Formats: sequence, C-alpha cells, structure tokens
Amino acid sequence: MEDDVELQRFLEAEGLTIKTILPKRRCLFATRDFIPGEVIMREEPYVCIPTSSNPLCQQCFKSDGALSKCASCNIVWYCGVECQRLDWKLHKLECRAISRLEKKWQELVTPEIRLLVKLFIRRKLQRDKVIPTTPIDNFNLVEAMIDHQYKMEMKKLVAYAMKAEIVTRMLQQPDLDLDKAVNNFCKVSCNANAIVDIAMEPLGIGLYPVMSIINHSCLPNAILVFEGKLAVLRALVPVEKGDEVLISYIDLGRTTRHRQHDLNAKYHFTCTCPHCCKFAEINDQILDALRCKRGKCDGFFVNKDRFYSHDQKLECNKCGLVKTLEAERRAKGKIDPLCDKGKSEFFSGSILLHFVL
Ligand SMILES: C[S@@+](CC[C@H](N)C(=O)[O-])C[C@H]1O[C@@H](n2cnc3c(N)ncnc32)[C@H](O)[C@@H]1O
Repeated sequence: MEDDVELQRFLEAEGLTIKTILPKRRCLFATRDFIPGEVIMREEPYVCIPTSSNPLCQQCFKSDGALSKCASCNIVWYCGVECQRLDWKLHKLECRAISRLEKKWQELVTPEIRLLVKLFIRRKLQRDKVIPTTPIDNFNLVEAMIDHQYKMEMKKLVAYAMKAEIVTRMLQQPDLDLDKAVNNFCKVSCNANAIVDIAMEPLGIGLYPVMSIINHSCLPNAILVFEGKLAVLRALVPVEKGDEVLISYIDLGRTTRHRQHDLNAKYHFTCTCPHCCKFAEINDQILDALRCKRGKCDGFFVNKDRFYSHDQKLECNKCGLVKTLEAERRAKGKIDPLCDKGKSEFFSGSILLHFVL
C-alpha cells in the first residue's frame, strides 16, 4: 500500500498516473500533454540477461572493446573492472548458484532460468538491505505484475515446473518453493521485454516493472525503445492529458486475425482497439498491398530511405528485396487509393500508414 503511494507520487512527477480499469486491470494515463518524440519515462531493468549471440557486458550491455569472462562461472562477460565491481553483490550469489548445479544440469540453464535466479537474488539482497530499494526499484512491483497462471496451458505449466526445479536447486532459499517459482515464470512470460538494439537485433531480456503497467494497442500512441538496457518510452503522436499511454506488444505488420492470435496466445486477451474492430478490413488491405510475396516470403516493404523522394526505395524487411515506391505504385496501382481512403476514414489510420510508408 505504502509502495503504491510512493509509486503514484513518482509517476505524478513524470506527468503520469495509474488507474485500475477492468478488464485491462492497471492502466497508465498521462496527466499532462506529451509531444511526438518526447520521452515519457525511462526505466532501468529490475533484472536483465544478455541473450545476444555476441558476448555482451552483463552490467552495461556494451559489446565494444575487449570483454572478459568471470573466471569462476565462465558464463558472464564484463567490459572492465568497473562493471564487474558494480555487478559484484548480485553476481557473487549468481556465480555461487551456477556452481551448485552439476555440469549436466548447467547445460539446461536457459536465459529465462537465469533471469529468475537473478530476480530472486535481487529480492533477497533488497530484503536484507544489502542493496537499496526505491519507489520504482523494489520486488513489490514484481509481485504486482499480472501472471495469467490459471489461463496457461498445462503443457506450459509443466515446462515451467521443470525450470522452477532448476531455479530452486540453484538458489536453495528457504522461502522459495516450486509454486512461487512457477508463478514467477508465468509473470516473466506476460511481462518481460525483449531488449533490442537500434537495428531491432535482440540483445537480451529484461523485467521492467513500471513499463509493464502499460497496456497494448495495435494503434499505439507510444513506443518502447532501448538505449543499451535502459528502456525509454517515447510518444509517437501527441499524447494528451487524460489519454491512456499505449504501446504495441506485437509485430504490427500482421493481419488482424494473426495479431489477435498472437495477443491471445501470449498475453491472454482479445484486443478491441479501433485497428482490430472498426478499421480491420481497410488496414488489412493496406498491409496486404505492401506484403512482399516473393516466393514464400511474407515480409513487408518498409522505407529504406529516411526522407521522401520520388524514387524512394522500399525494402522487404525479411528477404531484403528492394523496389522503388513509384515502381510499386505503378505495378499495383492500389496503394495510393487505399492510403487516401484510410486517411479520410480515420485520423489514426495515418499512424499506421506512417509505420508502413
Ligand atoms: C504487461 S501487462 C500490462 C499491465 C496490466 N494491465 C496489469 O494490470 O498489470 C499485460 C497484460 O495486460 C492486459 N492487457 C494489456 N493490454 C490490454 C488490452 N488492450 N485489452 C485488454 N487487456 C490488456 C492483459 O491481461 C495482458 O496480459
């Protein structure tokens, strides 16, 4: 309760507030106007794990310069002694947890398992006051995350139980049982963010408890980007006082049916945004007109150049096929009328067109 008050106070200073509205549960609202591009909020992860195929520093997520591995666990990389020192209180216990596992078990340790191990180590360090807590950096915010455990398929829960067994073996914390660990795997599944670089290449996964309050829309007014492991929430369009701040959880370059499927499978809800209900047909036609369709490719033509020109290039985001916008228009003769129709039918349609064109 006290934590909720502290969090609200923190958010109010940022021009934000939390309201509970069913069926979404917690929602983040703007209490002032934000202009497009403006940073709405920044957040460091409660815990995160690099997952990139190239070694990354576990503390700062940088890959440049010579990285060296922790000599003890041989798993975690650092870019230098300063990052190793900053991570030491947590990694000392993580290192010990990894060494508790027999070699054959160590091969089963996935990034999700490592994330959970770090989560419970951090909880213990904060409870023991070895590391400080703040209104936006405390385990109670993780406790408040939605888990959808009772909607999850049995198959998924069994897999989590097996992973939870590894977590409890590694940590040997008396107050951590299998149920608690399974429940937190469910939370990670509905709330963890993929940390990506500027080219959208995956760098890792992280839990951002405040960003996790933000709900989804297929016509979002904000976007989550990453600067290293720092999550930055920016306005995409004018966000006015009283608006709910909404991001997209999924690939928007898919048809309404596919988006609904993705949202139900992972997040257990049916999206009722205007893009899904009112404008589904026209938006799906626009998406289809920009679909690659070379061979079996189901990629999507996006702007290759930053600025508009007559011979603007479109590049397939999957197979890399390049076409000029003019050639595409002449060949199909159907994007322009659709865009005009979309723009005249709804303002928010132009947000979608902004994404695809
Ligand atoms: C990351 S959480 C967002 C915060 C969540 N509302 C809460 O109270 O913790 C994701 C969950 O929020 C709910 N949610 C998000 N967007 C929604 C939407 N547009 N409609 C209904 N529920 C939504 C779903 O239950 C989803 O699994």
